Amino acid sequence: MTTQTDGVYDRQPLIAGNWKMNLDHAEGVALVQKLAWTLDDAKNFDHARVQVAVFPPATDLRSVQTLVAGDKLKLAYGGQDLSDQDSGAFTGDISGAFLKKLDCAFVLVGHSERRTIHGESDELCARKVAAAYRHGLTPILCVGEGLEVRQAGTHVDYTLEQLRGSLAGVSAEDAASLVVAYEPVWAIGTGEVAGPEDAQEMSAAIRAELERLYGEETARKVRILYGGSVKAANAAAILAERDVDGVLVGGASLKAEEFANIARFEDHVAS
Ligand SMILES: O=C[C@H](O)COP(=O)(O)O
Repeated sequence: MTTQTDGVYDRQPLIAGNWKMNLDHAEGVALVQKLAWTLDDAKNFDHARVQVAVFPPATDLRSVQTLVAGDKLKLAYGGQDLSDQDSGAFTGDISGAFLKKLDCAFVLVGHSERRTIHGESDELCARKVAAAYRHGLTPILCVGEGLEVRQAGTHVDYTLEQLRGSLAGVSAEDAASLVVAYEPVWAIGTGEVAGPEDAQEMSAAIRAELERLYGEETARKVRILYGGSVKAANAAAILAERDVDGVLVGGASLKAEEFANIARFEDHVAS
């Protein structure tokens, strides 16, 4: 992670919690309340320094919006997926326009569970990224290799190809606000965590590819997250890597204390 004091690098760390298909709207409101209290109680936690966002199921978003707006919480939130279409006969899909209306700041695109379970291709992800920008949402584009690819040693090529395919048609202007999440599929929900050096290797490769596509200035602005079995115990070491600007947390984001401790990773570095 780079720091604001570097002068050149000023990417704000992003701690993102993807709840996946867990927690109904009542449970979701309780978790957001507890998360906000826990971070408020941590006297030295600065929301302006570290951005914290949650990604509840779509059915929770209205309740989360009401709570965040009503209590003026400094937490961001977003959708776990969006349609590549804006409206019409697309049963079950969710328009980016609807997410924007709920004041979502972000939307996940191409999470590995969407890619594997729902067969989402890079082409579809590129259309979803475009839809996110069309509706003023910041896409968090997820990329990452499975175990066989990792074992074959082709993980960098594989992941960069996903990146290029999922960004087809995206302008440099839009790309500057992009967030990329590197999630090695073999480390998701398995307890297997990529080492900080693995996270750095891929994050640096992603940034270099973004520089090739969009130029250095744009590439420097893109936040790159690591996801895969992140917990409070391993977050600080991963976030200490130069090109890792945040984490995308699954299971550990369902516990307010644990997720708050991940958000407070800088305290763990200091202690
Ligand atoms: O979106 C989150 C990732 O899939 C990581 O999930 P996990 O932290 O449960 O391994």
